Amino acid sequence: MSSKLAAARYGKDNVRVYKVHRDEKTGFQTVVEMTVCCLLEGDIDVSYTKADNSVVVATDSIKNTIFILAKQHPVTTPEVFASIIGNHFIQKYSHIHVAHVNIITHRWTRMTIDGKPHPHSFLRDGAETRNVQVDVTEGKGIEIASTIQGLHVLKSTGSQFWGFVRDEYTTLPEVWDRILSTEVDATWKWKKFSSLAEVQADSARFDNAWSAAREITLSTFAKENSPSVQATMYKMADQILAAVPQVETVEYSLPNKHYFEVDLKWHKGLKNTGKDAEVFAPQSGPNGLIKCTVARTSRPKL
Ligand SMILES: O=c1[nH]c(=O)c2[nH]c(=O)[nH]c2[nH]1
Repeated sequence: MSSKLAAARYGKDNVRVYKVHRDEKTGFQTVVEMTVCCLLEGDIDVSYTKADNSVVVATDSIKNTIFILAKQHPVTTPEVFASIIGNHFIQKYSHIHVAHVNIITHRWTRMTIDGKPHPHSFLRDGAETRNVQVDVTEGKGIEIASTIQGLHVLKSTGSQFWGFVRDEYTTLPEVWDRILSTEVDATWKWKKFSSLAEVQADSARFDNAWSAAREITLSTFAKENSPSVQATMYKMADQILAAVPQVETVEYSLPNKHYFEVDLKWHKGLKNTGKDAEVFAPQSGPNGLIKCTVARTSRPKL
């Protein structure tokens, strides 16, 4: 045979987990709903190449383990819980050397009823999720990337786009006032952690970073008179790096969701373009897609 197994990982995806925390004193309940993916790597080649299942921890057992760990440990922050899951597999099975854990946390925001926070009712206020990708490698530490995904935003003015390349391929007019809309996908990668204990030592830093990243994203989007998606996303990433010292890189991936003017002058001379534009046609596609990764400049050597 002239082939070999070049890479392999396996596990359970779409493990849906819900956990409730009941505060007996206040009667308030808090809920977390997440979708977990856990993939393992290690000395598992023979399961592919020799049909030898003796090295296989069944994906069904991986799913069971996720539920058991969710019962035994806090599931917040997702960064810590994913590290607990990943660490479990490399500790428990000597032939498993890497665990890749992804957690998508869905929004269940407490309802306000009669002006007061309700003790046990929640609503899904948007498609936004808080995600983590945690890679635990035996003897090499824990890599964590935290993400805000699916945060839909729009501003009806305060955005421009001009000065771009004009040539025989160009039809887009320059604009000094346009609609800007996107679906935020922002990821910040943490400096590598040496152990689970180091990740657990300060769980709050993950919540603080998420709040800072979300606040910086929204306030920059709202306040800036944006010259382009590119310049705006760079500004956001730069501020997150300044706000969270333990973060090494920040990545944004932003679709530019276009809203086209509709010329209605053919109908009784209706004015609906330029400064008279009020009715627009939102486009499903094609859309711009703008990405960047922003890192720290290395410190000057003394
Ligand atoms: O912010 C923008 N960046 C682009 O690169 C681009 N290209 C385009 O057609 N519109 C826009 N808007």
